[in-house]
Amino acid sequence: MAFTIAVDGPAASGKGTISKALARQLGYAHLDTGLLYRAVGRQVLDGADPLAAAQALTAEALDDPSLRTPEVAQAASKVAVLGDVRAALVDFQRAFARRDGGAVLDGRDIGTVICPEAEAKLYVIASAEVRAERRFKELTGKGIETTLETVLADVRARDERDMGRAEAPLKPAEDAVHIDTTAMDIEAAIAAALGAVRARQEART
Ligand SMILES: Nc1ncnc2c1ncn2[C@@H]1O[C@H](COP(=O)(O)OP(=O)(O)OP(=O)(O)O)[C@@H](O)[C@H]1O
Ligand SMILES: Nc1ccn([C@@H]2O[C@H](COP(=O)(O)O)[C@@H](O)[C@H]2O)c(=O)n1
Repeated sequence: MAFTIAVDGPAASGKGTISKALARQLGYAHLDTGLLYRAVGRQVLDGADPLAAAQALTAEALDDPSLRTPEVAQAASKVAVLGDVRAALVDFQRAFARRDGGAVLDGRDIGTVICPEAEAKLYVIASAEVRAERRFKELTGKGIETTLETVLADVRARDERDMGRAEAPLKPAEDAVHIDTTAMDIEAAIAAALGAVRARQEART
């Protein structure tokens, strides 16, 4: 039986960390939908046409570790404003969401556009400053040279683009459970998410 968990939220809010943990604990499959936009953005940086790149995307392209850089994140949020690119990526996400055995998808429009019928929806937020600190620590830990100011500016630019675009803007679904991780450690954030999902599962039995 399909059970879909939609996890949305702004950059570096912790939704990927939460989604991976939910998938592991529940035995569900996980899709980081940001990787789809990053893979298209990566190809556009290399000179490709955005729509052609989206239409030709394969699951294997999502494993590329170079998708995790700040430059690719910015390129992803720029191609993500294009309605035809978004439309080309819908079927892949919906097929993943309805697979047997359960699925967790994280992104920006999962609960609102991709899976409005998802059985559980979470909206994960944290202050821009805390998100930037976490991402700064992550990037410098990987040996990527940057400054906290640069990362904060990147987070704010992506927030503005993701929330302000006409197509599928980032916003909470009306029935999403909000989780503010600003003052939560990872374990507390995962526990809050798991509690919310369990409540939805119990409500269905
Ligand atoms: N509650 C938390 N406390 C401290 N650090 C956290 C917390 N949640 C996540 N992190 C760390 O913050 C960073 C960003 O988290 P994560 O990748 O899960 O965010 P995201 O919302 O999926 O980001 P993006 O949209 O950019 O992919 C990671 O390094 C992660 O380990
Ligand atoms: N469902 C989604 C997922 C992502 N995006 C865009 O891609 C950018 C990168 O996503 P990350 O989750 O890896 O940070 C993001 O800034 C969005 O512009 C999207 O539009 N919809």
